[in-house]
Amino acid sequence: MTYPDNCVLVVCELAADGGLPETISELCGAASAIGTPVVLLIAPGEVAETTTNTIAQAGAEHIAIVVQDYSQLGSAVAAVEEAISEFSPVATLFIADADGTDLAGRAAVHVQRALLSNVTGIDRDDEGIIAYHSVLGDTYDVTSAATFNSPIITLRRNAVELRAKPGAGRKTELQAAALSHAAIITESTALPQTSGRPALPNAQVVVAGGRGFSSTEEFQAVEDLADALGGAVGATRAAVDAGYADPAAQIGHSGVSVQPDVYFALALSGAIQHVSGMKSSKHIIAINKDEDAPIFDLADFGVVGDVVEILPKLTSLLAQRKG
Ligand SMILES: Cc1cc2nc3c(=O)[nH]c(=O)nc-3n(C[C@H](O)[C@H](O)[C@H](O)COP(=O)(O)OP(=O)(O)OC[C@H]3O[C@@H](n4cnc5c(N)ncnc54)[C@H](O)[C@@H]3O)c2cc1C
Repeated sequence: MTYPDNCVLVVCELAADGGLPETISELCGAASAIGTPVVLLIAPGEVAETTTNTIAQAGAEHIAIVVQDYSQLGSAVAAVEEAISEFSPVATLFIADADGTDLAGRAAVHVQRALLSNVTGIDRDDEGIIAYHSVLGDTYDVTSAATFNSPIITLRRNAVELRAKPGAGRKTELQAAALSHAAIITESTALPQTSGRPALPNAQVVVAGGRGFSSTEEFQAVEDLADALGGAVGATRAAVDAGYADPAAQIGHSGVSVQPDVYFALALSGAIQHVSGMKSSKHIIAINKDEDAPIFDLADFGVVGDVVEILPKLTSLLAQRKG
């Protein structure tokens, strides 16, 4: 089969249960800015028609399916190597979450390509692909490019709004030999689902609490408000360090980035390392007892007051409205 000259390889690994990551649309959208999206679909077994249809809708012109034995660590690296050799892409994109970053790093070493990490946008100029980064707590914007070969790029989640037009989704099967030195997983246990709340990175409503809560019991008011709004719970690093919230709830420089429709910033000051992970929220509502707290510079709606008094009333009013 012949492929376009400007393929952009989007790497998408299905979950062990066959689930498709939600990030496929943003990856294909970013790819469409610089070329033709081609999805490398790494799957643990047979791929459902609905899955490939969704990927085509997201913009994939071609879908290269590699069925892998997920118990072999590193087997996905071989799949990426095979797809790069098949499509000669102008760039290879991964999402910059824990798994994508891990696989991208390994693949970059294996195929000897430059790695441009945690980018917020990609473009091309006369000389090739360029990537944009926002670094040091989003204080500086930086542009990077690879001086040799096509780059491997990890894309920051929620950073690219562009979406691709639906693609033809032509399917190809690829065979990738397992790496000879791959370790084998002999046993694994899935973590139990502990919450019915939406996943933090894609939640439309995020209710985040900070160190201003003085105990886990007080922080429960954050969880109650999140549940009343069908939102996700977030936290500052200080709140996580205090044991109020799970480390996975940390938002900011060393946590996750979110971009919800509504972000509640509760008893948190608005430190730059926190703000870097939430400043793109569409509407920010802050409650803080210090009227000079920096978070008010960012907030669309601010209340100067004590969260311990305000939150139970707010949650109960919302419950009454829902009836
Ligand atoms: C390398 C590095 C990486 C970091 N990464 C992150 C990160 O990813 N995410 C992150 O969040 N932080 C991060 N930090 C930490 C960051 O610098 C701040 O220390 C942290 O965000 C502060 O959290 P906070 O706003 O909850 O606490 P504070 O700054 O202590 O603010 C507490 C706020 O609560 C208010 N308050 C107190 N009581 C009440 C009340 N009863 N009602 C209403 N308001 C009240 C106070 O007025 C104050 O504004 C990082 C720091 C470093 C150095």
